[in-house]
Amino acid sequence: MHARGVTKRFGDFTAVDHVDLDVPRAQVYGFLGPNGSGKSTTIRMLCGLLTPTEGEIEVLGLSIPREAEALRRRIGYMTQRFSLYEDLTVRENLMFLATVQGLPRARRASRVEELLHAYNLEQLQKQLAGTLSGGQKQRLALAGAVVHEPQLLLLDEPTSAVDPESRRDFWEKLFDLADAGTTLLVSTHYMDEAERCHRIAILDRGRLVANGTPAELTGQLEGRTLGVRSDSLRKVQKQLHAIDGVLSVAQVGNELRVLCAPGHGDPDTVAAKLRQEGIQAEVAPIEPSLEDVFVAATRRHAEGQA
Ligand SMILES: Nc1ncnc2c1ncn2[C@@H]1O[C@H](COP(=O)(O)OP(=O)(O)OP(=O)(O)O)[C@@H](O)[C@H]1O
Repeated sequence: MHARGVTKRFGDFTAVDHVDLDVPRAQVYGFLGPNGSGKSTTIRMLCGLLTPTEGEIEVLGLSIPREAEALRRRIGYMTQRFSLYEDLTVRENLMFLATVQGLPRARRASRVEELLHAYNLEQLQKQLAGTLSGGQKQRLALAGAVVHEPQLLLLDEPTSAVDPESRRDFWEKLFDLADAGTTLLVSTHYMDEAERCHRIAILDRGRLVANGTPAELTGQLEGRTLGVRSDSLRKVQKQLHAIDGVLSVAQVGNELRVLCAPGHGDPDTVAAKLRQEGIQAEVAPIEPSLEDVFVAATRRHAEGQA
């Protein structure tokens, strides 16, 4: 999947601003960004549901939106709303989707059996979809999104409504699909999920502000993250915010995680500045995390330094 200069304007408002994206086959590509940064709008343009104001999109060799109809048979799309037919049973939902997706009549029943088995829905097949738990609905929605064995799966915050164990099981299924050759683009707000992706892209106010493997992106912050320990963390936190070059401070257990602007991550300098304010604190370098990447990417843009 390739996108070049993709832009979407709603009246005067630019929701997606000249985004370039290349998603390689059989990989899990994570899509991150604050609320309203344009993730859903981008995903909807990539699957041909929304026409870009500007830009070029090519998905599985098809030009979008011109060839969106041909693409529809080759992609799956799932959102956090799980679009299920609540008054149909689990099996009926899958049979219906198999029919809508144009599976040959002879193949429908066997494909539904495969899915009931693969997504652990056999025991639930006669239950109405509306009565399922959040995690069960999610499994059914994923089974429904892949009923026609799509080559590309677009998932828009598919795990926001479920518990941690269901999220973990769901990600196992995503990797099974990627192993079988499916390409996946997944938007998420969870950093642990982003960490699992082969590559991630971060959007902020419609612009692509970071793009790479999790290791590449955290590597770029080497030398800019510090851990601070002290007896009075809340007081230290206030002082840290006042130090030039400190971008963010977050308390994690007994420690403060500090993210600094480029050239400002020297622990001795920060410790000396705290001492000037009468604060004794241990300051040491720590490994950057994807959360730091997220904060650095979205802050820098907000401050116009991008
Ligand atoms: N049809 C529309 N008309 C006008 N504005 C829209 C429309 N669709 C989206 N927007 C605006 O575009 C911006 C981006 O929205 P989008 O839903 O793509 O963000 P998002 O990154 O998916 O957010 P979230 O994480 O909250 O789901 C928002 O400010 C939204 O209000």
